[in-house]
Amino acid sequence: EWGYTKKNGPYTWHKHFPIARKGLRQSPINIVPRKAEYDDALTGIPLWVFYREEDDVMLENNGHSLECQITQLGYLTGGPLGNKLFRLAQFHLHWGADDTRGSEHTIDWKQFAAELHLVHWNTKYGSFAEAVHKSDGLAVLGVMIKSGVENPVFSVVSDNLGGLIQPHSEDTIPFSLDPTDLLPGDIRAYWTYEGSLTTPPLFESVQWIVFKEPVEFSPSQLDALRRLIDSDGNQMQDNFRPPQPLKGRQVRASFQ
Ligand SMILES: O=S(=O)(O)/C=C/c1cc(Br)ccc1O
Ligand SMILES: [Zn+2]
Repeated sequence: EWGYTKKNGPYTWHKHFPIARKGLRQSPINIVPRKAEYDDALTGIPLWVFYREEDDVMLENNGHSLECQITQLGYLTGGPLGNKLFRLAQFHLHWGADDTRGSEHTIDWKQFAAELHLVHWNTKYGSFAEAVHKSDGLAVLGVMIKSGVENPVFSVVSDNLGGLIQPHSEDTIPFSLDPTDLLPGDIRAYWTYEGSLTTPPLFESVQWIVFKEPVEFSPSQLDALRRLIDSDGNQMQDNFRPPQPLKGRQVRASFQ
């Protein structure tokens, strides 16, 4: 089973998933703001997020991340997606053993303490499973997380991880959460590029949209994530893939 240790981590994934090294659009990447190309077409069609509040939050420790399965109908469109309609399937996170690392995307090589991924699939394919390996199948919103004040919305999750410590455990917590409230205040400023899933099977099916504005989690909220156990029986931390070669791709910016 793949993971993030020396034995089964990102530098070994190519053995079972050759696309890890052979792929032309692998993620994450290092984003260089001054080399990103401002594209006024992106500002022409604002990014539209239409999420609904999840009444009960369905959480899963899937062995390599903490995932929240979305049951409500939530949609994303606009920006680099044009008039294509994408449906929110789940969100999950990647984080470090300490605040100096944890994000997957880096900005001028700066790593944040964690990164939130909101995973959407193109509704023209009818289901996530059909969309996951199509070149225009997925859109993932990436939110950088830095250590700071408590995030009151995420505390619904971080305060209720008692039943999720063991790998492959699930728990529905009797609280509501609107995924919109996990996004940064300004979602007009982002970088976007064509990439892949950052975990095996590493399908090259993702339009990445990485917001410029980070959000904050408190040290204790980050520590709550680090207490989860992964499928190798270790503390779940440093569950991030390092940046991958750009291979000629152009990163576009929605702002100047
Ligand atoms: O946002 S990523 O970490 O690239 C998504 C990975 C991912 C892979 C599979 Br397979 C299913 C759901 C997922 O969210
Ligand atoms: Zn992810």
